[in-house]
Amino acid sequence: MKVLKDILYKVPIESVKGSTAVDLKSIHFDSRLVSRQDAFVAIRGTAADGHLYIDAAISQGAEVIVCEKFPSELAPGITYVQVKDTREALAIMASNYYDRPSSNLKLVGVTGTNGKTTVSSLLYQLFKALGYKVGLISTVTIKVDEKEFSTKLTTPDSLTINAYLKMMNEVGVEFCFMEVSSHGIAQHRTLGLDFKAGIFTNLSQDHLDYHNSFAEYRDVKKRFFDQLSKDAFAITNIDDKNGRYMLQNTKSKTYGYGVKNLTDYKVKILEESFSGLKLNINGNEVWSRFIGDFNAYNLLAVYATADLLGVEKLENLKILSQLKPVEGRYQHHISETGIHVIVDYAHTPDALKNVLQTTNEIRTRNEELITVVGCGGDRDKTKRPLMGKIAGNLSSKVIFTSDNPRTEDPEEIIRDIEKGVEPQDVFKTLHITSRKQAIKTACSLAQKGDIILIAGKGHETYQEVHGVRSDFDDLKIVKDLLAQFNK
Ligand SMILES: CC(=O)N[C@H]1[C@@H](OP(=O)(O)OP(=O)(O)OC[C@H]2O[C@@H](n3ccc(=O)[nH]c3=O)[C@H](O)[C@@H]2O)O[C@H](CO)[C@@H](O)[C@@H]1O[C@H](C)C(=O)N[C@@H](C)C(=O)N[C@H](CCC(=O)O)C(=O)O
Ligand SMILES: Nc1ncnc2c1ncn2[C@@H]1O[C@H](COP(=O)(O)OP(=O)(O)OP(=O)(O)O)[C@@H](O)[C@H]1O
Ligand SMILES: N[C@H](CCC[C@H](N)C(=O)O)C(=O)O
Ligand SMILES: [Mg+2]
Repeated sequence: MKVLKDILYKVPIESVKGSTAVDLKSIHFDSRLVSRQDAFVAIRGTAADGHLYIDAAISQGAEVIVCEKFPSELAPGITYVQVKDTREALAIMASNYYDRPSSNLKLVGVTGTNGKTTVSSLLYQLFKALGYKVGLISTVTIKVDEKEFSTKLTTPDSLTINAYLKMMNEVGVEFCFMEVSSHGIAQHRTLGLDFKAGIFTNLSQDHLDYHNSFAEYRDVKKRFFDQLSKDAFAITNIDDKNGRYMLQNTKSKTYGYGVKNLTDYKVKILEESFSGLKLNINGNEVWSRFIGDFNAYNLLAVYATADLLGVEKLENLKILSQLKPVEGRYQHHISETGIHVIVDYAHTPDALKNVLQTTNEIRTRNEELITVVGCGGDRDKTKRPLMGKIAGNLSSKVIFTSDNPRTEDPEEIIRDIEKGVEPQDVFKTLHITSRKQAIKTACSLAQKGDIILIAGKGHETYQEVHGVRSDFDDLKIVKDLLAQFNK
């Protein structure tokens, strides 16, 4: 039980009707979850307006309503709190309700278009290897030290984040690494969290269905750094066009990392192959099992963050060389007969380009590079033709297929992708709507030494059609098919 007055500490309140001395069991922003003695926070969302569910919440037992506009009729015995922004209020209330758990551990946020899961998961691995208790909030999984929880969003809502941070406090977690998505920042899911550090990976096109323009998307990401305190540090990819811009107004201490420009943390790629990368980081050579230039940036961001968190340099490099790739991120498999398979989560034009370029650099002979790719439904449509063009340019064969069509017609999505394919590449492309059939075709086309890249779904183990998720695991399916074909 918590008293409403304490939960409202530091929430900018416009007006209150009723008493704030009431005891509360819990807080909810979904009326369907409310029960007796709870507070309901009404949120104006993208699909619905929580204000329309205030009565429903009260009939479920809500005793406190936090809203932006009072309903025309107020129910007796209920406390109404009016605030300017209920998402902001929810974040502050969530932190208060769970006793400000972010200030009891070192919380590090990772933002950027690509690389967030990779960097945060590797930092989790590194600090675990050092013997600490560690937390992780990522697209793939949430970990409270060794205990694992499933997740649907990259950055959960503020109540969920604070609930997990509280669990981390209870088991003595010292460091927590979390992904901070642009939706998360825009919807104040991370507001009020006491970040010790912020990492910027890179910025390229994504989510233009949600943000009105690239500039707006960029500025939402920047807001995360603007909100860091002067006791925190921020580290940025100095080679990215927007790297310096991100830190322009932060109060935190700032550092840079990069390959091309002189800065605090520098990496040189000495060798790369399917077995890994040989790097020189700030003058020291290190081998890693990671593939791809983009992973040199990810590893450097990990090294720099660990260094700034006080990890001894040689120990840092030693563990860096032992880190294991993250599920569905350039996951490499080689079949009995020597066909290479890469399952990767590239779902943006930039990620797809990086992955294909890297794979082309590693290709030593005249092997074919067969790409299977699609684009998600109900997401940024403008990235579709861009991904079509890139896949056509950089592969020997491409099979366009479905990737979580959600409420859209999968044929229509594939046609949008195909619009971007350049005339000289059209002959390389096939259009196979069933993802399983597309992977099967790639397997039947592939010969010894060829590379099949299956992009877009990475770790996902489902295909989402009209709100229903059916089992679908790219890696499992491709392995089974190759075995069936004796390949
Ligand atoms: C566009 C978006 O971000 N939507 C997320 C958001 O929904 P929303 O706040 O807009 O809510 P809404 O559905 O419009 O409903 C408004 C309010 O009415 C309430 N309601 C609704 C019905 C009812 O009967 N009673 C009731 O109280 C809802 O609980 C909500 O509070 O908040 C919800 C609760 O936290 C999320 O589940 C939902 O994620 C949807 C499923 C989603 O797909 N989100 C994706 C796009 C997303 O957030 N992705 C990012 C980025 C990933 C990346 O960078 O790769 C992520 O961080 O995962
Ligand atoms: N530093 C990087 N620069 C560019 N592309 C990258 C980088 N790191 C990873 N990628 C590519 O982006 C894909 C997604 O990587 P990752 O899951 O780490 O990113 P993310 O930012 O967490 O994505 P999401 O926004 O979906 O959570 C990878 O599978 C790879 O293709
Ligand atoms: N977190 C990203 C992932 C997209 C992955 C792709 N498989 C898709 O479903 O579009 C999003 O929600 O936009
Ligand atoms: Mg992620």
